Amino acid sequence: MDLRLSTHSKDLFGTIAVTGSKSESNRLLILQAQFPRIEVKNLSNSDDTRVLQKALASSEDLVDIHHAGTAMRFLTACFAAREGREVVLTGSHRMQERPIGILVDALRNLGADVHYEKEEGYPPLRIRGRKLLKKEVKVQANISSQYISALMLIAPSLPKGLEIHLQGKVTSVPYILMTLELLMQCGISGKFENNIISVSQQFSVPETEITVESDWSSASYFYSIAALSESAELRLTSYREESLQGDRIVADIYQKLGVETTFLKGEIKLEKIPAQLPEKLELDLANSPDLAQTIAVTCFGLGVGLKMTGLHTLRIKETDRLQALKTELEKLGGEVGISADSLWLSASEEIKTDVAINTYNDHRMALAFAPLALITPIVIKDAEVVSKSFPEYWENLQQLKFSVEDWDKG
Ligand SMILES: O=C(O)C1=C[C@@H](OP(=O)(O)O)[C@@H](O)[C@H](O)C1
Ligand SMILES: C=C(OP(=O)(O)O)C(=O)O
Repeated sequence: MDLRLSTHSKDLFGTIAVTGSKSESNRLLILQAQFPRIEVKNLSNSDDTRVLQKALASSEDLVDIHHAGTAMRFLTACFAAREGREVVLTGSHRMQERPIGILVDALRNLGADVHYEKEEGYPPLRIRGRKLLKKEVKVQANISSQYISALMLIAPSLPKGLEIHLQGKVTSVPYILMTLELLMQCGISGKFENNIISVSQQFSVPETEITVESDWSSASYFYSIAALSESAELRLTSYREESLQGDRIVADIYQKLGVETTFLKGEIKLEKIPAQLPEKLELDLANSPDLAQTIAVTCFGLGVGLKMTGLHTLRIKETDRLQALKTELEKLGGEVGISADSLWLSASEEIKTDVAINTYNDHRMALAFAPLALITPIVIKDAEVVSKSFPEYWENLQQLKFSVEDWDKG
């Protein structure tokens, strides 16, 4: 499904109920599978959460988690520690190109039986669950924090708990802290000090009800919309000032791009404010890589130059996001440079109209480029990809009076 988006008014008002954080939800589902006394409210309705929920309930020999990176990594650890179960864990074509060797090596060092069904270092995996008796493991921490969260999440069920020694520069740190904090909220003790994470073994947890906060990565698209509008007052529900999600930093970043955030009871208010925009924004996004596409598109739309660093993880996500951003922004008339871990963008002068944006099976390409419809009509190819994290996005845009039409001319 290709969609053509346009807008008649640049004055935007409305209240949007954004679904629960998929990162928090997927962690809590893994913990709940070990400790059924955990109750979860405001669970994400994203594909990535649904697919994980289904996989945890399945007794099939083959489990397919499609595009869901966290599900792939978290389940690899879960199945490796589930004694007596043999399963082949696979995913989409792209998932079979996303590396998992660091996690598999760590699990094997703990005693796990995991084999590559196709290419060494990549899914699909054949996992024969076993008791993992060792207590200490070293993990390279500069490629994906999901490997580390996966180990932390099974740690309370291991006979001796787990001590994870992180090697190298740690990336996407807030996601590790989120895992630790959720473990602690469930009554499991753990700490992260001097690059060593320790999680204690735990037989049971007290009855615990946790309400997932709404997704800040999804909120970022409304920040972009507010920044590109002429006037906006948007309310997004179920957010907190003290968030577990590193992408909450979007509120501080967009302050510089003319969007003010007010934390109200259980919701946030985003307002477009008169602001002197910077000529160029410089950001290190190693702690919030999922914001990179949103910010690149907003800056492009506003004519603000941009240099983003810390983007080394982007090449192994749903697509090579650096290359995808460069290709699509250039189609719109942007001047973009990329390296292994950075992207820079010159201040744009003109934006081409009715350009069809390819989304490369990456929800964040569709989600991030859509707000440009406030500047000029734009076509989003394969728009259904948004369901990976944010199924209601197109309805939400219609609520904000975007025109969203099927476009089968291309
Ligand atoms: O643990 C998580 O929930 C996530 C961690 C991040 O991945 P990396 O640690 O691979 O950067 C992030 O990009 C992803 O969307 C979700
Ligand atoms: C990178 C992402 O997800 P995952 O790695 O879980 O597929 C994302 O949602 O942007």
